[in-house]
Parts: sequence; structure tokens; C-alpha cells
Amino acid sequence: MVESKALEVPQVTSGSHNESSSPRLMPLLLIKMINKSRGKILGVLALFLVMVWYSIYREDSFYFPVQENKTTCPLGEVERKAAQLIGNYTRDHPLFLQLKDYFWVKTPSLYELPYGTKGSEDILLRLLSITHYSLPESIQRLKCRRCAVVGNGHRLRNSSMGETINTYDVVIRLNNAPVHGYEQDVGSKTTMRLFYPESAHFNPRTENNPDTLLVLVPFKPMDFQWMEAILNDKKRVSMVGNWVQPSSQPTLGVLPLLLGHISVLLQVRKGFWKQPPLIWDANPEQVRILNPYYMEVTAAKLLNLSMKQPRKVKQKPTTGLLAITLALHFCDLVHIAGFGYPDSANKKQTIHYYEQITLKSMAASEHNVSHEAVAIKRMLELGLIRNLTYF
Ligand SMILES: CC(=O)N[C@H]1[C@H]([C@H](O)[C@H](O)CO)O[C@](OP(=O)(O)OC[C@H]2O[C@@H](n3ccc(N)nc3=O)[C@H](O)[C@@H]2O)(C(=O)O)C[C@@H]1O
Ligand SMILES: CO[C@@H]1[C@H](O)[C@@H](O)[C@H](O[C@H]2[C@H](O)[C@@H](NC(C)=O)[C@H](OCc3ccccc3)O[C@@H]2CO)O[C@@H]1CO
Repeated sequence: MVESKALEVPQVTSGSHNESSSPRLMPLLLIKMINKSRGKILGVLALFLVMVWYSIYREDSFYFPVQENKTTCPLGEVERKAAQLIGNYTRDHPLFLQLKDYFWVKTPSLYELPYGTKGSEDILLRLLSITHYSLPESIQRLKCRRCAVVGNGHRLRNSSMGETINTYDVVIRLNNAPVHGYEQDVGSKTTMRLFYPESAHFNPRTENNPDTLLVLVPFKPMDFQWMEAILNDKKRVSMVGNWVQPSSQPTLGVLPLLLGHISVLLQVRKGFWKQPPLIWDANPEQVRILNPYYMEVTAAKLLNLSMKQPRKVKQKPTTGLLAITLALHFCDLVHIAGFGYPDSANKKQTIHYYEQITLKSMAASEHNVSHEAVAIKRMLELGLIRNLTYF
């Protein structure tokens, strides 16, 4: 009471000269107003603090409301749930193969490709000295990594999921699946694309963003050789380009180099089950080599496949299941879209959102898609992943 009396200000009267505008009275008037509305101010302040807290808690942008996938950051939840499903679950393994593991310390691997690097050390030494292995700063600094793994399934067709997919921090795509012309259904953002030589898009620039990480999934030693030839070719071509410039005619001196490069690429052609691109216009700085550890985890822990399969019994995970496993090891939230094959009796249903092929095309594929469906359902039931399309 005493305090409020002391702060009392003279009555403001109406008239030609408004005393409230007098500089002398301004502070007093302000204090009176503050005094009068103290409750309201405290309320607004409390609301503001709650918003700040909520924003920090969500580790997200500072506004309401937010897109569905932006509402929360369930920090630690993926780790907790993944550990229930995956024995010895750890986030300690690098996502991409690193030169240091094959240079100073030769990390022995238990398995050959696709589950390990045993026997591929020498080529890796060469290949890793011309590739990068870091996770870009833009992904590392994310306080919450909300990831969408986009499968190539037909269920994305006419799904209108594009805008939603683009809202995720990390969008993982697979193989040669296009985005150009399908943006409304599948979006256009691609943070990472997993592929192998036979599934590399012949025109990577049209279907990726300039900063897309092009992640090679190695299945056989030839896959490393293809990548090495492509990357060395890029170097040679750019060198030739420099030499050619002054006269705009290749000098005879570069011909042996060009012939050498063509013969290397022709040698690399053999040993693939489908013709991979021989010229691949991608930025070498964006190329990474996936650590086969994630293939091992997918096969051994999610599909319970034996790591010592007899040569005749061939079964391996699909690239999509591998991508989900990878996401479980570095994302704070994993949503999937475009997963799910038609029933095996359904011979006419197309399997991709972008081309007219059926399950028949997968006859020699060495995948067990019904087994994988069980694994994906288990993850959905556990709430470890969520599905944006239907399954
Ligand atoms: C003929 C053949 O070998 N097809 C394989 C193709 C093919 O090599 C590439 O598309 C390149 O042309 O690749 C695969 O897969 P594909 O490229 O078809 O699809 C990528 C991933 O999406 C998930 N998917 C796809 C279709 C569908 N109806 N439901 C799904 O769940 C799967 O998880 C799948 O992995 C592959 O790499 O796994 C598996 C396919 O078996
Ligand atoms: C994730 O696996 C990829 C794709 O989904 C599979 O369909 C494909 O399977 C091929 C398999 O890898 C080939 N095996 C070897 C050792 O290369 C197999 O080879 C048989 C063959 C050989 C030559 C010409 C045609 C077929 O072919 C399978 C496809 O039919 O593997 C992909 C990863 O490479």
C-alpha cells in the first residue's frame, strides 16, 4: 500500500495541453501503468517464459503451431526402443568408412562384403584417399534429427506426401528413384541417397540436390572398383578439360590418358549384374561409402540371417530396410513412406511409384520381402518408427 501511494501520479486532465506528454511525468505514468497491470505483465512474462522453455525443449523453431513431425523431439526414444530390438545396439560406429581405419590402424573386419570389409582393405585404402567421410556440418549441428526414409513403393503414387516429406530435417532416398516430376507425391528434398553401381541414376544431378550425400552401399569388391574408376575419371576429365582450354582442341599428349581412362572403365564393366553408368556426373565431394556394419546389423539383428550363409543360400536385406537401420543409428525420429510390397498373389500390381514393373521383376533378387514386412511391422508396433503411407 505504502509503495503504491508513493508511486501515485497527478491526475491527467483533458485539454489542449496534455500533461501526460510532459517528459517529467512520463516515468511516473509508466510506473503507475506497470503497477496497475502488474498481474497482466507477470502473466505475459510467464507465458513468454513457457514459450521459450517449450521451444528449447522441442529444440525447434520458435513458433506455434508446427507441422505434425515438428511438434516434438523425442530425444533418446529411438535409442531406447532400438535397444529393445537390436542386441548390442550402439551409436559408436561411424556411418561412413574412414581412411584412418585402413591406413594407420588396419581395423580387421570379421566379414567380407556386404557385411564387412575383409579382403577389400587395399582398394579401400585407395578409394578412401579420394573420398570424404564426414557427416556434413548442416546435419551435425541439428539439435533434433527428424528423418524420413522414402522407399520406392507404389503406395507413394497419388499420396500427396511431397510437402510433408520435405519438412523432415533428413530425407533418405534409395537407388535411382526419381523426384523430378513426382514432387507432389515424394517431395524434392534429398539429404542422402543410398545406391550401388547397378542402381545409380545415370543422371544424378537431375534427381538430387547439390548437397545430397551420395552414399555407396558396397555389396561386392567390384562396387569399390567402379567407384574408384568413376572418381579417378572425374579427376582426369577435369585435368583434360584444363589442358584443352587454351586451344580448345585436345593436344596429342592427352590421348594416351583418354585411352587409358576408357580402358579402365571398360574393365570395370565386367562383373555387374546390370550395366552401371560409366560416366557419372556427380560431385565427388558428396560421395560417401556406407559402413558395412549397418548391413550386418540389418541382416543379423533385424532379419536374423546367418552371417555364414552357404554360398548357395543367398539372402540379403533390401536397401530400404538397410536405410531404416541406418536411420535408427543417427536420427531422433524415424518416419517411413513408400514401404510395402503387394501380396505375392497379386501379379499385376506395379511395385514402384515411377515405373510399371511387378513383383516378377524381383524373382532373382535374393530378398525375402515377407520376412522384411514382419520386421517393419515389429518396429511400427513398438513405436520405433512411424509410417506416413499405409503398410
Ligand atoms: C530387379 C531388381 O533387382 N530390383 C531391386 C531394385 C533394383 O536393383 C533398383 O531399383 C535399381 O534398378 O532394388 C531394390 O529396391 P528398389 O529400388 O525396388 O526399392 C527401394 C526400397 O524400397 C522398398 N520398397 C520398394 C518397393 C515396394 N513396393 N515396397 C518397398 O518396401 C524396399 O525396401 C526397397 O529396398 C533394393 O535395392 O533393395 C530391390 C529390388 O529387388
Ligand atoms: C540390395 O540388393 C540389390 C538388388 O536388390 C538385388 O536384386 C541384387 O541382386 C543381384 C545379385 O546381387 C547378383 N549377385 C552377384 C554376386 O552379383 C545376382 O547375380 C546374378 C546375375 C549375374 C549376372 C547377370 C545377371 C544376374 O543378380 C541379382 C539380381 O538379379 O543385388 C543388388 C545389390 O547389388
